[in-house]
Amino acid sequence: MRLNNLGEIGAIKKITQTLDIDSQKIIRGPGEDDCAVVRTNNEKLLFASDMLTRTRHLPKEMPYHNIGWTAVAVNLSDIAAMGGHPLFLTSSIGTPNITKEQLTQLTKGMNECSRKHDSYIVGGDLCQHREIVINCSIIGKPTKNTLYRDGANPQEYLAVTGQVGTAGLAAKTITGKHKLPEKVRKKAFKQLFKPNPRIKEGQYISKNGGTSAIDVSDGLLHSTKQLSNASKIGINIDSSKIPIDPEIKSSAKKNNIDIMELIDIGGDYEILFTTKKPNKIPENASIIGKTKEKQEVTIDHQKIDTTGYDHFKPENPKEN
Ligand SMILES: Nc1ncnc2c1ncn2[C@@H]1O[C@H](COP(=O)(O)OP(=O)(O)OP(=O)(O)O)[C@@H](O)[C@H]1O
Ligand SMILES: Cc1ncc(C[n+]2csc(CCOP(=O)(O)O)c2C)c(N)n1
Ligand SMILES: [Mg+2]
Repeated sequence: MRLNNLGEIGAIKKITQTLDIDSQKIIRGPGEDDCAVVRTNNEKLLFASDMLTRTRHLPKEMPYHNIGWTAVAVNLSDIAAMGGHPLFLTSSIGTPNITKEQLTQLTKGMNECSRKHDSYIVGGDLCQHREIVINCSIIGKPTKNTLYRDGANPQEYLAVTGQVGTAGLAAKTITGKHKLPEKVRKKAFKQLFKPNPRIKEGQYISKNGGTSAIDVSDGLLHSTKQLSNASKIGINIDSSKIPIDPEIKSSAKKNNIDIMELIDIGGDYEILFTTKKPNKIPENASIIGKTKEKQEVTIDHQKIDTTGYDHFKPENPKEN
């Protein structure tokens, strides 16, 4: 059997089954959450890594500064989803023969994003590769109430920061086959090419009644399912509460893109979380649903089917 039959989740399961775990040292291990949580002496640390490749994440139109920014932002987002404080990153770059200026722009983008969130790049690796690949790793400090995927209980509220579907519209229309007004196109691509990790929001949620969280990089519905599965509870989403930019929504409709598909494309680095305190959520967040006992994900009480973004789906692009 090959990876496109196993699927991404099946492949991760295969990896994690093969790895050893020491429960004294590893509080959350591979496959369990956005970050690993490890214990060193008396201190806990968050530890994660996330990789971007030219074929999957970095279209030719994306300036090198944005490539660097995004490589760091997607890692910061995993710290944000646990409610933590980012500390240090490494960046490993595989690259073809780019120019000195392109390398400088890439590095400036990485530096700018990490400094904006009070973290530093402290090392990495460089090698020749036929297409650009960047993998950053990050360590961070958890807050007292670390936000895990499995912390949700019935009778809590589901909320999401910012808006969803904006980056998804850009990812969906990148082929240029769809028609978008220039203003909408700019907005969508800004979101896809310069994601904003929700570090401050994650910390706020962890201190104000948050019970579980995940970032929605692989799609809102898919991420809701992951929270539901990890916490063994059900979730109902009220579709009228999902925060989608009205211009993004109307452009999607005009291009016959289903709104439920739009919010499940992924690429929006927002935090989806459950909370006991619906009146103490970040300013930019919206309550979009409620948790319940029966383990299922519904929208307006109708069961949904979602796979989110799967790297090994045969229809996804291969290296070019
Ligand atoms: N090669 C691997 N070795 C060990 N663990 C892995 C590997 N790939 C993924 N995992 C683990 O599987 C889980 C899910 O990985 P995934 O890359 O989908 O992370 P994510 O946070 O869900 O998504 P994203 O990459 O969009 O941030 C994480 O706990 C991750 O550490
Ligand atoms: C330019 C461009 N085209 C398409 C996409 C779509 N896409 C690729 S991977 C991914 C999920 C998150 O990635 P991962 O699971 O690797 O962290 C998404 C939504 C994109 N983000 N950018
Ligand atoms: Mg993640």
